Amino acid sequence: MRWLMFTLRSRHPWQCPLSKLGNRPPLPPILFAKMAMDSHWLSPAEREQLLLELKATGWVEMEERDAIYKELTFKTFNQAFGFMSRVALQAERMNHHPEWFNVYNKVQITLTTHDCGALSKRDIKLAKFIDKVALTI
Ligand SMILES: C[C@H](O)[C@H](O)[C@H]1CNC2=NC(N)=NC(=O)C2=N1
Repeated sequence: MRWLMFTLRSRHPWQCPLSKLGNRPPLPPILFAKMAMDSHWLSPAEREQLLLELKATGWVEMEERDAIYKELTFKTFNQAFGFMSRVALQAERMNHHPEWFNVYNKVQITLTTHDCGALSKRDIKLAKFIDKVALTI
């Protein structure tokens, strides 16, 4: 079982976005192709467009890691916790979980894909869901 888990996990780095490659040497074409085939991979053009949309709703790109961050303020703790409950259920359905912090009526959320230490389509999808739920509270 151990070897199987290793085999499964070891595929993750090649399924991650290329957005963080920065100045690193170019990937061999076969690895680039493998990453681009993954349905969660964000191409640089997609990333730019999607981040533009999310920034318009208050998300910011973090400087210290490849992640997006948003702070939400509700009127009451009940509203904040109700919002978190709805997001938690969706996160569990997606098997994609936020890093978050709540005090009273404030919720701070960081989204990134831990499996590859970078932003992926899963983060964008969850961010859009979060925005949708926040509008209903
Ligand atoms: C094993 C399990 O699929 C992973 O740990 C999931 C769970 N939730 C997750 N959440 C987030 N944000 N990133 C991940 O890479 C991730 N991976």
